[in-house]
Amino acid sequence: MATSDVPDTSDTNQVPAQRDPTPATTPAESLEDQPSGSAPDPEVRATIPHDPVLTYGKEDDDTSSAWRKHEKTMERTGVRTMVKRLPGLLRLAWSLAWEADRNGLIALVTVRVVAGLVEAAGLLAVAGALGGLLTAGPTPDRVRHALPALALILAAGLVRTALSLVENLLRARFGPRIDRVCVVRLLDLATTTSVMAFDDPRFVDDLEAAERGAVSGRQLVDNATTVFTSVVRLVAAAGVLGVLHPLLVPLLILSILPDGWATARSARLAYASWLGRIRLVRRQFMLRYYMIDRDSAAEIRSFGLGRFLLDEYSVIARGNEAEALRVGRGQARYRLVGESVAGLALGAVYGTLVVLLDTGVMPLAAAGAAVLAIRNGRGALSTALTSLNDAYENFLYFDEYQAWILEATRRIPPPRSLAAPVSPDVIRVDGVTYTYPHTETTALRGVSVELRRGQVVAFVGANGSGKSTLAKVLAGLYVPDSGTVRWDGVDLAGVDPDSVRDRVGLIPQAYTRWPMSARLNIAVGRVARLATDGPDSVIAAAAATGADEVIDKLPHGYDTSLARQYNSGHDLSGGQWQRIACARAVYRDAPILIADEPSAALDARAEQALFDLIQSLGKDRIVLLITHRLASVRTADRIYVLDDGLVADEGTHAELMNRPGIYPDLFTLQARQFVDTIPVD
Ligand SMILES: Nc1ncnc2c1ncn2[C@@H]1O[C@H](COP(=O)(O)OP(=O)(O)OP(=O)(O)O)[C@@H](O)[C@H]1O
Repeated sequence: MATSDVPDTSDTNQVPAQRDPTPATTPAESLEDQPSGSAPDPEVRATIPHDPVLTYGKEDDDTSSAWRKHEKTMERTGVRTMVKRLPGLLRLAWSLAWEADRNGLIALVTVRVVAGLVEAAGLLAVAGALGGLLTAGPTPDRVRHALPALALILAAGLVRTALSLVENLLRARFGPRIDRVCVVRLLDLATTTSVMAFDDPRFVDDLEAAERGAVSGRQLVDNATTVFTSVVRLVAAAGVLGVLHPLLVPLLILSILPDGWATARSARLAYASWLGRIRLVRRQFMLRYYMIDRDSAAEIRSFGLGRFLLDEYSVIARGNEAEALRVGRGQARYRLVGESVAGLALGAVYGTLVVLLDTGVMPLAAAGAAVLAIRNGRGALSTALTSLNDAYENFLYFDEYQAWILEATRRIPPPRSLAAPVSPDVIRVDGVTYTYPHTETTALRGVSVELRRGQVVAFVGANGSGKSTLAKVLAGLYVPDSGTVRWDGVDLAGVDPDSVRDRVGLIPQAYTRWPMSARLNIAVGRVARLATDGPDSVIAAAAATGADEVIDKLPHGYDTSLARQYNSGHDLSGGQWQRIACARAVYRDAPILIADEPSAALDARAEQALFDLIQSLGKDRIVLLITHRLASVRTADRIYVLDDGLVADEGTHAELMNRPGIYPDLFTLQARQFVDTIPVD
C-alpha cells in the first residue's frame, strides 16, 4: 500500500500537547517498557540505530515534505495576527452555519440572546429580592415585600433551564449538518477534480490536511457560538453592574484580564508544541497504521519487522511523553501567574464594593447582586476566552480546508459544450510531451501514435518507458504539456472531458478492490447500467472474462460481499480479482478499450482466454493493449515500442522481428525461457 494511503491523523484533535522531541531517549531506553514475552532482538537493535534519515529518508528543505508540513504555521498564531483574523473567523463560522442550517442558526442566536436577557433580569431580580428582604420591619412583611422578585428569580431560572435544553438540541442538530456540508464539499471535489492533481504530492498532502480541517468546521462553529453566548452573558452581567454602579464594570474587566492572558499563553504554548512535533506525530501514526494493517501483517512476521517498528514507535512515543510534561509544567506556570494576579484584581473589586457599602454609595442588597453579577461575568469571560482560543485553532485547520477547496476547484477541468466523437474511428497522438508535476524527467518526449477502430494496438517497452502515461493521455485523463490528441480529427483540448471518459473502458494496472458485493464490483464499470439493465446485466460481462467461475463458487454468488476486512466478507486471490477488474471494462461496453497489464496475475488458461476476448472486442472497437507478455502481442495489428518516453520502433510483429531493435531482443529473451525448457524428443 502506498504511503499516501495512510490516513493522516497528524492533525487530530489531540492537540495540543508536546513539542518536537527529537527524541532524547536512546533505543535501549525505549525498550524498557516492552511487553514481556517479546524480548527485543539484540541484533536488530545493534544494527539499526534510531536514525531518522536512515529510517525515513532525507528530507528536501521544503515545506511540501510530508513530514514537515505545517511547521511554518506558527507564524500565523501571534496574538496580533489572531486579533486581525478574528472578524474573518467569525464571518466564516457564520456563513458555514448559515449554509448548513439557517433556521437552526437563527433559532440558536435567538435562544442565546434571550438567555442573556433572562440572566440579566434574574440578576436584577436578585437585587430586588435582597432589597425587599433587607428592609426594616417584621420578617413576614419583608418576605411578602420580596415575593415578586423571588418569583421572578424562580421564573428566570426555569426559563434559562428550558432555553439551555433547546440550545443543546439545536447544537446537536447543527454539528452533524455542518460536518455533512463540509465533508460532502470536499468529497465532491476530490472525485471531480482533475486526476492529474493526484500526481502532485503537494495536492495530496494538502488534501490530508483538508480532511482534518473539514471536521474542524463543526468545532469552529461551536466555539464561535459559545463565544457569542459568553459575550451576551458578559454584556448582561456588565449591564447589571453598570446599573448598580458604573465603576464596577471596568473593575470586572480588569479582574478577568490576567486569566485571559494565562489562557492565551497556555494555548499558544500547546499549539507551538504540537506544530513542532507534527512530523513525529505523522510518523507515529504511519507506524501504527502499518503495524495493524492487514496487508502488511504477513511481511512484518516473515521479515521479523515487528520489533523494529515497535521500537521506532516507542522512541517517538517516549519523546512525546517528555514533551507533554514540559508543556504541562509551562501551562501550570502561566496558570499560577494568571490566577495570582487575578486574585489580587478580584480583591480590588471586592475592596471597592466594601468602600461603596461603607460610604453608603451602594445599599447592601445591591452589593449582594453585584457579587453575583461579578461571578457570572468572570465565568462568561473566561469561557469566551477559552472558546476564542479553540476557535482560532480550529480556524487554522479550517483554513487548510478552505485553501484546498479553492485549489481543487481551480483544477477542475472547465466544462465544454463540444462532445467527443461517440465512436471514433481513429485516435491520433501527435508530438505529445508530458511531465509529472514536480518531477525532473519528462515521461513522454514528442510521442506520435495512431490507433484505429477494428484493430488491436499494443504498447510494449521496459518498465518506466511511458506506456501507461501515454495510455492516459490518449484516454483524455492527462492533458499533454504539448502536442495534440485527436479523435477523428477532433482535438481533445476543446472537448468536454466527461464525454471523453464516457467513451473509454479501462483495465488499469492498479485496480480497486471495492469492499462491496461481487455484483457491484463488476457494475462499477458503468454503474448507471444497473438501474437501466437490471442487476443481472453483469452476468454476461462476468462470463466473458471468467469472473463467473469465481463468483459461482462464492456462498451468495453475485451478492457475496467482497469486503474481506469486515465480518462475512470474502476475499479473492489476485488472479480472481483481476478477472473481476476485466469484467468491469467489458461491462462498460465502451468504443475504446484500454487494457494495461490485464493478465499479470492470471493463470495460463485465463490469460489465453482474456487475449482471445481482447482480440474479439477489437473487431469493432479501438483496443489498446499494454503488456510485458510479448507472446500475446504477436497478433496485434500494430505494436509501438516505447523507450524512455520515445517511440523507438513500430510495426507488426513480423516487421519488428525482421530488424534489429528492442522488440526482437526482448521477444527472443522471453521466448528462449520457454524453448530451452521444452523437452525435445
Ligand atoms: N504518478 C507519477 N508521478 C511521477 N512520476 C511518474 C508517475 N507515474 C509514472 N511516473 C514516471 O513516468 C515515467 C513513465 O511511467 P509509466 O508508468 O508510464 O511507465 P510504464 O512504461 O507504464 O512502466 P511499467 O511497465 O512499469 O508499468 C517513469 O519514469 C515513472 O517514474
